[in-house]
Amino acid sequence: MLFKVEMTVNIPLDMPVETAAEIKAKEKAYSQQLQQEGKWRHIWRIAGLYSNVSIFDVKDAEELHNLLMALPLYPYMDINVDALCRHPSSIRNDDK
Ligand SMILES: O=C(O)C[C@H]1C=CC(=O)O1
Repeated sequence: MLFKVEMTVNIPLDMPVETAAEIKAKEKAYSQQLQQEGKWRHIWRIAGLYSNVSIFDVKDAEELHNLLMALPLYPYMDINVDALCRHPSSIRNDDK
């Protein structure tokens, strides 16, 4: 199943810079691992915001839930999820 996920990061202003850098490094490694596995299919920065729009390709909503809950930045994120289905005009075979 494909899901569109929007994540907005709100790191507390009083978090030490080193702690934030450590969490961001863990987040990057986790994200890139999931991208290598094909579960995190796309990630785009939303211009001007500390937000991304991503496409996940997972078995079901429960798998997505577990992946999102394990994000190192999860405690500092607002997340919105939309389930996607194939558009009848799509020419891409992997849009499902
Ligand atoms: O920067 C972000 O948008 C938040 C998060 C998502 C992937 C990653 O490496 O960081």
